[in-house]
Amino acid sequence: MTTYALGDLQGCHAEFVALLERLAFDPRRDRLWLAGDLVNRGPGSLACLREVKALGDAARVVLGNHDLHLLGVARGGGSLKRSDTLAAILDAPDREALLDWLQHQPLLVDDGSASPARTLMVHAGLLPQWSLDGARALAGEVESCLAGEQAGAFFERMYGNSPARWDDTLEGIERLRAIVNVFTRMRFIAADGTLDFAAKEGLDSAPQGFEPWFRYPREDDPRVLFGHWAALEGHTPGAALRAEALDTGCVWGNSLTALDLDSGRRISEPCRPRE
Ligand SMILES: Nc1ncnc2c1ncn2[C@@H]1O[C@H](COP(=O)(O)OP(=O)(O)OP(=O)(O)OP(=O)(O)OC[C@H]2O[C@@H](n3cnc4c(N)ncnc43)[C@H](O)[C@@H]2O)[C@@H](O)[C@H]1O
Repeated sequence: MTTYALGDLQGCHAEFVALLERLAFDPRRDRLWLAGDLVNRGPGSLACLREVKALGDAARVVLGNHDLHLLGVARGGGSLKRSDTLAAILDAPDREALLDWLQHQPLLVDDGSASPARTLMVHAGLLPQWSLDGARALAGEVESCLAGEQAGAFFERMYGNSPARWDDTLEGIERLRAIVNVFTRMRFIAADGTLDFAAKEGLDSAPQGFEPWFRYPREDDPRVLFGHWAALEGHTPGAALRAEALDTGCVWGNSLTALDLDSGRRISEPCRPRE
C-alpha cells in the first residue's frame, strides 16, 4: 500500500486522472490524502468532486476555502463571483449528494501516530499557538457545526477577516470564523498569531512584521501537509517544522503534485493547456 498526498485540485480533473494513472493508483490497495480546494477556478470541478467522492474510504479529504465557498453559495450566505467555476456543480442532478458529502469532510486529518511520526493534513496551516490536540478539538467544533442544524446560519456569517487573531475566549460565530480562517486561509502571521489576509504571493510579499506560519517554532514536531499557497511552488524555505507544501499551482499553469508519504518522493503532472 502506498499513501499519496495531493495539493489543491481546483477543478484540474484531466491532470488529476493523469496523475493517478502515472502513480498506478489502485483504490483497493493505495490511499490518497487530498489537502482541500477540490473545486473552483479550474474547468473540471464537478468531475473532481464526483471522482474523489467515488474513491470512498481510499481518499481522505480536508476542506479548503474554495470548498467552503461552494457550500456557502449552495446553502446561502455566499454568492458566485465572476471568476468562480462552480455553476456545473450547482446545476448537477447529483448536487445534493455531492454537497452533503463535502459538508461532512473535516478541517484536519490526523493519522494519530505517536510522535515523531505523527502526520497531520490541513488546507492552509496550523497556528503555532495551538497544540496538536487543541487544533484537533477546534477543527471538531466547526465540523460539528457543519454537520448540524446550525450549518445554514454558519454559512450566512462565515465570510470575513475578523477576528484576525485567535483568542481562547472567542465565542459563537466569531470563534468558528477564526478557526476556519486559520485552517483554510492562513499564510503570513505575526508573532502573536495575527493573520494577514492581503498577501497571497511568494515569500517576498510578506508584510512587515509577518512571517509564513511554518517559520514559527513549535514545542512538538509534527509533519504537517498543507495546500492553499500556490506561490510557494511546493517549497517551505526556513521552515521551523516539518511542513510539506503540496499546492504546486496546477490551476495557475504549473503542475499537480503527489507526495509519497513513506518515501518522500514527489511525482508531478504538468498542467494541460486550456482551450
Ligand atoms: N471565512 C471566509 N472569509 C472570506 N472568504 C472565505 C471564507 N471562507 C472561504 N472563503 C473563500 O476564500 C476566498 C478567499 O481566500 P484567500 O486565501 O483570501 O484568497 P484566494 O486568492 O481566493 O486564495 P486561493 O485559495 O485561490 O489561493 P492561491 O494560492 O491558489 O492563489 C492566490 C494567488 O497566488 C497567485 N499565484 C499562484 N501561483 C503563483 C506563483 N507561482 N507565483 C506567484 N504568485 C502565484 C495567484 O495569482 C493568486 O493571486 C474567498 O474568495 C472566498 O470564496
